[in-house]
Amino acid sequence: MRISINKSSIKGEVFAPPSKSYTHRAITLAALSKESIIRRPLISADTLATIRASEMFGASIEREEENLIIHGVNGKPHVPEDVIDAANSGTTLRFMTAVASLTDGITVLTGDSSLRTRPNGPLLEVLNRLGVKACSTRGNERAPLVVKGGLEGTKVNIDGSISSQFISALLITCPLTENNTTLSITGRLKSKPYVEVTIEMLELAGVKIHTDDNDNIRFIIPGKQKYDLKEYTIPGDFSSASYLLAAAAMTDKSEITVKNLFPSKQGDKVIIETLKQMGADIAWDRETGIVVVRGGKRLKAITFDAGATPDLVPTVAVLASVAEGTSRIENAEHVRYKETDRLCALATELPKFGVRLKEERDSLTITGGKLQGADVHGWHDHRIVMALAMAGMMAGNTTIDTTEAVSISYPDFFKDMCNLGAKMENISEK
Ligand SMILES: O=C(O)C1=C[C@@H](OP(=O)(O)O)[C@@H](O)[C@H](O)C1
Ligand SMILES: C=C(OP(=O)(O)O)C(=O)O
Repeated sequence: MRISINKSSIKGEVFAPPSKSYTHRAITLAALSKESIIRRPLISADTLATIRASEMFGASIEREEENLIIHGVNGKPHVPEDVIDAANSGTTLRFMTAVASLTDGITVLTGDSSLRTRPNGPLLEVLNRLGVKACSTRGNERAPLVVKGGLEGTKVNIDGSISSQFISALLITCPLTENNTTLSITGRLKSKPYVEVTIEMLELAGVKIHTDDNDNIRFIIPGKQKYDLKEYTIPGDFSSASYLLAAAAMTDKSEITVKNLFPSKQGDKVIIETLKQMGADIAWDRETGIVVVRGGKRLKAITFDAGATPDLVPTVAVLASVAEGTSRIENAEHVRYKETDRLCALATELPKFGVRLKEERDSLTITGGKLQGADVHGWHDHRIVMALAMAGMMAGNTTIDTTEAVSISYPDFFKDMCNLGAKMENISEK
C-alpha cells in the first residue's frame, strides 16, 4: 500500500497498543504451561505467528473477546505435523527453535524472505552443545532451520552481541530440562532489557533463574522446573508509542495524551527521557500510565546509545533529522540484523527529505534541518514505515510505499494517526 502524507499536527487521546515483546513471551510460556488466560494481548502479524507455532507444538488457543485462553502442553511440546512458518517475526523464529529442542522429534522452521536473511548462528551453536541437533538447511545460519530435540542442561557460553533473542529463547526452554544449565554471555550483551522482560515473565510463570551480573553476565538455570502462567495482562508498548510521542513532539500545535504506558521492564521507555533531553514538552504520570506531549518546542540534537534499545533507532533518527545540530546514534550495529538493515534503510530514505546523514558500521550521524516532501520506500519494515510517516508529517507532500508492514507490530497505526488528525491517506493498494 502507498500512503500520502501532508503537513499535519495531532491532537487528542490514544491508547498505546499492547506490547509485542510481552505478548510473544506470554503466549510462549502459556503454551508451555497447563491453562492460562492472557488479557489484552497484541494481535498482530508477528504475534499471530507465535500463536500458530504454539498451536503446532500442541497448545490449543482460543480468542475470547480481548483475551486468549490457552491450554498448554505442560512442558512437553509435540512434534509439529508441518513446517513452522514464523513469517516476519525474529522473536517467533528464535523462541520456537528453542521450543523445538524440547520435542522428541524433528521440527523444520522457516519464515518470509526477510526472516530468512537474519542470523541464528549463536543459538544453533549453543543448542548443539546442549544435546540438540540444529542446523540451517543452507549451512549459513539462516532459516530454514532443522531442529532434532534432545535438550540437556550443561555449562555453555553464548555470544550476546548479535541478538538477545537467542538468550531469551534458552532462558525459556532450559528450565524444562533434567539438568541445570549455566549460560555465560560473551561479547557485549545487546538489547539487555528484553532479557529482563523474559526473566520477569519466567518469574510470573513460577520459574526461577539466578543471575550473576558481574563483568560477564551468567545465568544459572535450575532444571526440572514447570511453567504455570495462570493469568497475565499485557502492558502497553513503548516502542509503538514512540512514533506517537515523537510525532507530537516534532509538530507545531500538537497535543496528545497517550494512555496505557505504565512503568515496566521495557527498555524503550527511555523514549520519554530522550524526548525530554531533546527539549520536548513531555510529562509521564507513572501512576496513571498517562503521557502528555505538547509540540512546538525546538528540539536539540543528542547522542543516543542504541545498545539496549535498537527498536528506537528509526524514531530517534527522524527526531534527529529535525533537531537543531548534529546528533549521533551509536552502538547500533545490531540494528542491521532486523527486518531490514535499518541503518542502511534510514541512510537511504532520510536524505530524500534533504537530511544530511553519515552512515558508519555501527552509527548514524545526522544533522537536523527543514525537511522537504519526498516519495520514499518503506522497505516492507514496520518501524521504517512508521518513522518515515513522522518525517512526512513535517515535510508534507510525501508518499511512502509498503505501508501494510505496520501490521507486524501496530496494525492500527494509520487509523490512530488519522483519528488524531494526521493527514495520511491511502492512495494505492500497491
Ligand atoms: O526479545 C524481543 O522481544 C525483542 C528483542 C530485540 O531484538 P534483538 O535482541 O535481536 O536486538 C528487539 O529488537 C525485538 O524487536 C524484540
Ligand atoms: C526486530 C523486531 O522484531 P523481531 O526481531 O521479532 O522480528 C522489531 O519489532 O523491530
